[in-house]
Amino acid sequence: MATPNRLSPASQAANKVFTRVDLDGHALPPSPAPSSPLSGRKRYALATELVYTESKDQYGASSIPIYQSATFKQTSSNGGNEYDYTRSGNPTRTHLERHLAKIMNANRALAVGSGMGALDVITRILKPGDEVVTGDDLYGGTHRLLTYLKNNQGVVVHHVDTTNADSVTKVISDKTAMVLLETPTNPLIKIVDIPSIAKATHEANSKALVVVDNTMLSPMLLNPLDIGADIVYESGTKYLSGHHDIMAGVIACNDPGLGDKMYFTINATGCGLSPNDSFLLMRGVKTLAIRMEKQQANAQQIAEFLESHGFRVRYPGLKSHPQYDLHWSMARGAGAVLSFETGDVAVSERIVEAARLWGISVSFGCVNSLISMPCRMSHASIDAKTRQERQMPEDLIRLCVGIEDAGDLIDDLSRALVQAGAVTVTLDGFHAQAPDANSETASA
Ligand SMILES: Cc1ncc(COP(=O)(O)O)c(C=O)c1O
Ligand SMILES: N[C@@H](CCSC[C@H](N)C(=O)O)C(=O)O
Repeated sequence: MATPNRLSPASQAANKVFTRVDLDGHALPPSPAPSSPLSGRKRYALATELVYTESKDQYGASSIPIYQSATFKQTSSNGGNEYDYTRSGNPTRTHLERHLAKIMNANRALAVGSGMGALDVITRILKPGDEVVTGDDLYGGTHRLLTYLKNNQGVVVHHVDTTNADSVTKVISDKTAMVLLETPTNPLIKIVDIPSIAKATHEANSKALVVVDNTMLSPMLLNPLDIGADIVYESGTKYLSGHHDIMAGVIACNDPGLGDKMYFTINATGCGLSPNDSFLLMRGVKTLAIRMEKQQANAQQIAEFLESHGFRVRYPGLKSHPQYDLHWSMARGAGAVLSFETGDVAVSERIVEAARLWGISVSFGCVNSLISMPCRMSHASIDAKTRQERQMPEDLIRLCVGIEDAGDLIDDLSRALVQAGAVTVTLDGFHAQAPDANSETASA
C-alpha cells in the first residue's frame, strides 16, 4: 500500500511528488490558504475585523506567539507536521497571512520582507519579451526595479500617463503580461481609475494581470481586488505596521493558481517575512483604523491650512484636486500623504530643514510626521532627466502626516514657512511667497 503523503509543502517540493505544476512547469504545493478566510461567518465592520482574529493557538493566546524557530520536528521521515522549515512556512506568518487575506478581501495573502520584495515576487511571473504597462509617476524604487527588468531581463516597460485610461489601452497588446498601477501616485498624488483600466485591460488581453500598489491607501481605504485588480501588493513598512519599526511587504490575490505560483517564488528565494516581523506586523494591523482616522484628519487640516495660504497642494481630500470625484468613487478616505510646491528649491530646502516636529525622512504611514523632498530622497533613483520629462517639481515637498496634535504640527510648519521666507507675513495672516505656488496645473 502507498504511504500517505504527509510531507510539508517544502519537503514535497524537494521530493518532486507534486501532481500540480504552474504555467512554467514548476511544481506547486497545495494551497494552505482557506478558500474563505471568514469560514462562512458574519463579516464585521473593517475596524472590527482588523482587531478580531480566530487564533488557533494551543493555549488560546490572544496575541499569536512568535514561533522563533527555523525548523520543526517531524513525527517520521515522511513528515507529519504542517511546518518543516520557516522559509517554507511558519505558524506566526501563516496567522498573519490569513488575517491579511481577510482584510484585503482576498483568497490568499503572502507576507514578505519588504514592499520591493513583494514587487519582486510579482514580477518574477514575467518572462523575457513580456510587456508591462505602468505609470509615469511611480515610487522611485518601483521605477528602479522595472528599469532593471527592462535592462537585464528582456521585459519591455511602457511608462504612460495612467490618469488617462486611453493612454493605457493604446499600448496594450497580446504581449502585455502586466498593468501595474499606483493610486494616489507617489509623490504627485495623481489618481488612477482602477475599474476602467482593469476592464479595458481584461477586454483587450484576458491574460494580462492588473497589479495595484496599494501602499498609499492600505486596505483601510481601498480594496483594489474588489474593483478589478488581479493582484494587490503594498509596503507593510508603511500604514499596515505604522511605527517604522519593521520592513515588510504583502501580496494578495483571489486566483489560487496565482497565489501558489507566488508562494513557490517566496519559498524558492527565501523572502518570506520573519516570525518576529510577522508578529510586529500583526500587532500594527490591529490599530490601523484608529491610526488612519487620526492621520487623515490631521492631513486634511494641514492640506487646508497650506491651501488657504496660497500654496499649490496635492491631496485628494481637497475639493481642488482635479480628480477628487474619481478618488472618492473608489476610496474610503484620502490617506495622509500630501505634497506641495513652493516655487523655489532653496526655499523648500529651508522649510524642510527648519521643521522640528516633522522629521526629515523618507517613508510614510507612520505615527510620527515626516517631511521630505522627493526628488532628492525617495525618488532620487529616478535620474534627473527622467524626472524632468515627467514634470516632477524639484521644489516639491512631501508631508507624511502622523497622529500628533494637529495644532502642534501646523504651528511647527508655520514657523518653518516663516523662517524659510516661504510666506509674507501681513496684518491679515501670511501668504505663499512664490507667485506661481497656487497656479492651476495641479494635475501636472
Ligand atoms: C508606493 C510604494 N510602493 C512600494 C514601496 C516599497 O516598499 P518598501 O520600502 O517596504 O520596500 C514604497 C516605499 O518604499 C512605496 O512608497
Ligand atoms: N534609499 C531608499 C529610499 C526609500 S523611499 C521609501 C518610501 N517608499 C518613500 O516613498 O518615502 C531607496 O533608494 O529605495
